[in-house]
Amino acid sequence: MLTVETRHAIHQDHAKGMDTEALRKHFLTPGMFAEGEIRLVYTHYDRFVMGGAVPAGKALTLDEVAETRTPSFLDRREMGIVNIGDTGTVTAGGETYTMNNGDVLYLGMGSGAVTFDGAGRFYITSAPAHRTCPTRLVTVADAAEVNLGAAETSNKRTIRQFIHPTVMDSCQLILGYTSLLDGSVWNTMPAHIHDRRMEAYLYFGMAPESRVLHLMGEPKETRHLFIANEEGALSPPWSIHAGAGIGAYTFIWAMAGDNVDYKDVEMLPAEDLL
Ligand SMILES: O=C(O)C(=O)C[C@H](O)C(=O)CO
Ligand SMILES: [Zn+2]
Repeated sequence: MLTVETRHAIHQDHAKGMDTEALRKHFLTPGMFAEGEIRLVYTHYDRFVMGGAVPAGKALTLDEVAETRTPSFLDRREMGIVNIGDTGTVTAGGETYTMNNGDVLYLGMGSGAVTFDGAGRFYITSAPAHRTCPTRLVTVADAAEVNLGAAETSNKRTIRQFIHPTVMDSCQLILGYTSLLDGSVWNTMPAHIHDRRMEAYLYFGMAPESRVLHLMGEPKETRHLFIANEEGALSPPWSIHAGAGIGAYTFIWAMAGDNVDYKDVEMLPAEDLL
């Protein structure tokens, strides 16, 4: 079963006046992972799509998605998949890839139908593409590792870059995940914005009762979302995206937009935030 929810782009002047319910309706993406289903969120931020596929031992195929009006979803798109569950397989373009927990699969434009199987919980990201880059399974060992922060500022963390220019080629999708070292709680603090690229987060690896206090909004108009395990957050180009966990968490970040330069950001010292 496939379901697709559309999210329209929101102007910052509109977001400023939103109450908790409206912020959650527009920027939180809960309920993406359901057994036996593929659930997608089609956004109007760079036409980025995020979602989940949980085959639970029964194959699920993603092919035609009415929203794109193309015969097959990947006809004019690329895709990044992260397995946040147990071992499963993804079949596309005549090849079957075994994905262990933490593995990332990049599928180039024109890969055709994508079939998910096994015990995986597959997080799906996709962005429009203009050429076919080679499909590639990227394991943790292949990822580029960046260590940032310090214990004293509670933001000591490891950023693993998978779909990233130093590792492989893609059109506009960049993706990786960030984990916190014991005792650290903050991701992406100091915060930043990048008007050229939207970003989406998926928080996972959390205890059911735990929450991440996710910060969003313009730097001088910050708002927050309390986010539970396996829920996502959409970050418009004008928004910061940062969070502090009330417990352990990891998050997958993915971006689409004008460039694939991870370092191309406007840094915001804490004293610039209101
Ligand atoms: O903890 C961090 O810092 C991040 O993971 C930053 C995100 O990857 C990001 O916002 C990239 O633009
Ligand atoms: Zn960012």
